Amino acid sequence: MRSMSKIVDVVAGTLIAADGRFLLGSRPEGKPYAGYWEFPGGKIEPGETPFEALRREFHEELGITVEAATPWLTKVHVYEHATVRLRFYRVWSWTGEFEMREGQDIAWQVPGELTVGPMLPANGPILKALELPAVLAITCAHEIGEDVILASLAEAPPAAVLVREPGYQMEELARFVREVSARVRPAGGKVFANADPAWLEGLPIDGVHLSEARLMAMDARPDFEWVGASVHGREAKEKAEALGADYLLLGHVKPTPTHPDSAPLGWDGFECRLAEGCPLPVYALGGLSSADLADAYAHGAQGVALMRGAWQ
Ligand SMILES: Nc1nc2c([nH]c(=O)n2[C@@H]2O[C@H](COP(=O)(O)OP(=O)(O)OP(=O)(O)O)[C@@H](O)[C@H]2O)c(=O)[nH]1
Ligand SMILES: [Mg+2]
Repeated sequence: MRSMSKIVDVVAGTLIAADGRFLLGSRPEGKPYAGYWEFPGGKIEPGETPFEALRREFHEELGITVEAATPWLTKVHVYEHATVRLRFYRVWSWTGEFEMREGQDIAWQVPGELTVGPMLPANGPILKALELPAVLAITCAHEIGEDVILASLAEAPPAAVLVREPGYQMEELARFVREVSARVRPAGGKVFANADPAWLEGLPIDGVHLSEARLMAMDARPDFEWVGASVHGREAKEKAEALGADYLLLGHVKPTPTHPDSAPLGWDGFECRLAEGCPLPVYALGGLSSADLADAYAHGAQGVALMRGAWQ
């Protein structure tokens, strides 16, 4: 019998099409969970890097050649048949014609609007992460004024906005959240707010964002569709995972006026903090602009969280 302490290393890839749809495949007859839907991929063979395994698996299963892919989420899951460490990649470009070489079905899917199922049990957080955009815009009305932010939101509403106004009292925050929501949500964007969850009840938002201090003091997941958290180190990262958070902010990557007295992580430091991988999508934060997106992807981030950089 296979020892349960042995971990099977697996790589799986999400092909991201230009229109934002992603690819799922059905598991062929004869494998565990036949008929379930999954991201194409498979076991990493001895001597292979995860990226090499990804390229081989995509070629073996679908006949295509992966050209550009970046590491994304890592998740350990205990199945009856094995304990697997799943390394998910996002695949941005590929060549060749699709051939279903294992007799499987494939389906291009819109994030948040799945039409096939059931999914492999380990894949829930990955599907939710696919609904998050590359850029998270963070408000700083206390620095640049509400007018600048509201005008920018009206002109080009971002796909996700985090309201963060540390000096605001409850009433003021509620009013500003409503103003932000009125500009962002009709365009299909998400609104999160960084505050005591009790302050946010009944407001037109999609989620709550927890500061690290609030996260550490929390003993149950707040009742919002989305829960995000700021983390700096491993302890907070683990707490957020245990709480069932949906995304993290990790920084600061570059120098920023928000933290003038502490050294930035740099991209290597950012990646290091995710060293054993993270099952949640992580936005890189601190002194960044949208020009940093490629670096963020290359270092395993979901994308970039921009404060001042979002409103320039
Ligand atoms: N490919 C893939 N495997 C996944 C996903 N999610 C997930 O839990 N797994 C698990 O990862 C393990 C390895 O996947 P696999 O069966 O595709 O392996 P493989 O292509 O090398 O097939 P083989 O066993 O015929 O050589 C399975 O236990 C599977 O249940 C996913 O999204 N994609
Ligand atoms: Mg496979």
